[in-house]
Amino acid sequence: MTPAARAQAAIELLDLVIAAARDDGAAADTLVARYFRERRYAGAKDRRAVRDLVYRAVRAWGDRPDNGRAALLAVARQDPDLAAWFDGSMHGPAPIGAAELAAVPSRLPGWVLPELSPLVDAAEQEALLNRAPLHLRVNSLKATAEELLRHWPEAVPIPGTTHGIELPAGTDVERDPAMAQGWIEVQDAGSQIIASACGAKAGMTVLDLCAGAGGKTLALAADMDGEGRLIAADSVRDRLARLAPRAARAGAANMIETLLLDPGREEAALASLEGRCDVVLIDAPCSGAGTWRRNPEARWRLTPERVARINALQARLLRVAAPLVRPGGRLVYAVCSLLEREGREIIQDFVSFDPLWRPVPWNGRGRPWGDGTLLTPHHDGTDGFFFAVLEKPC
Ligand SMILES: C[S@@+](CC[C@H](N)C(=O)[O-])C[C@H]1O[C@@H](n2cnc3c(N)ncnc32)[C@H](O)[C@@H]1O
Repeated sequence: MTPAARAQAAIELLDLVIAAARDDGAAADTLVARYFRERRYAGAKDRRAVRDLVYRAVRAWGDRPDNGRAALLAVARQDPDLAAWFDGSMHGPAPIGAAELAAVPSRLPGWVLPELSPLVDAAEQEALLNRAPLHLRVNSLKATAEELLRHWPEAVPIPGTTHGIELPAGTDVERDPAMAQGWIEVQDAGSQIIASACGAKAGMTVLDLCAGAGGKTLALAADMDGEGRLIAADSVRDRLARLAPRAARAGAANMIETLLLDPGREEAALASLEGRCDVVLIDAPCSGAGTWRRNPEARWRLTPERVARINALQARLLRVAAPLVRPGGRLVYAVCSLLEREGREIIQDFVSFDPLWRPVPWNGRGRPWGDGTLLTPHHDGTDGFFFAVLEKPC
């Protein structure tokens, strides 16, 4: 493909990505794969170059652009080589019109900006869209960080984590024997820090209320040395199903029970745990705004209405979880979001409704924020998270 044809392909793909984001259709990665399946003439270099253009455009636009051409032109504004490929050649895009370069998009959606924590300054906003590093958690049930640092001499320990190591981006860990042996999990340092903040220990009863495919469940299992009762609950069967093979690989299958919840009827399924849990973790469903560096296209799918719906669910899950904690036990609330209403404000409301809950100070990575802690990409090198650790009165 000529460079101009690559630019045209990127425009066509961006049109598809924009339509899918608007209509809740397939993810950008799926669309890219499908596009090239139907265009076998494109070689590996072409595919890489087009994909790169598509994602540069996605990262440039906080709000969903009108069309693929406008999306790519925002990249061309700062890249004279790309601008030159708008040459009107047979397979290339039409030349750029005088007025077309006027739009300078914001990298974050306009409506999100006033919702962000004030700690999210310009440097944080920039970092929220930069490429994410590759973080691993060493599974202490099977291996030590020292062993993995020997296995990958290019790896470095992640400050502020107990078992985190960072590898150069692009390292193929999925096919490395360390993965098959269950020595490691791919997990952002922020998630590792939140699991540590739960303070789970051997012999405890711990509920991971929104366990998904078990990223944090497995970290909790390791902190519990594989001993105790660990319940992984979620309302989506497919997500919970993905936990079983991971738990087996990690050597934690014996201690993990899974519990499928019926949304709106969680209390009944959890009644037997009332007042019994040493720790309840609510890794709540959220906007995901803290993970946009991994999934920038999600900005184009999020709406204020969607955040309002999720926000109501977050408040309800706090009410479901609170009675399950034993006196003196911990309730840990976390979101991968830097929106005030999903983090600081929701915990402020919860604690003001029931002021006996005592916020437990966190001395690790992150910045104190309200009754919790904010982890951010620029300050902490993590995805964006808010978490709060609350102790139930005895
Ligand atoms: C942020 S994700 C959890 C990620 C997971 N803890 C991890 O570390 O990989 C939030 C999860 O909440 C689940 N969820 C949504 N509504 C729920 C409900 N009513 N009860 C329990 N889980 C729910 C979603 O299915 C999703 O898996």
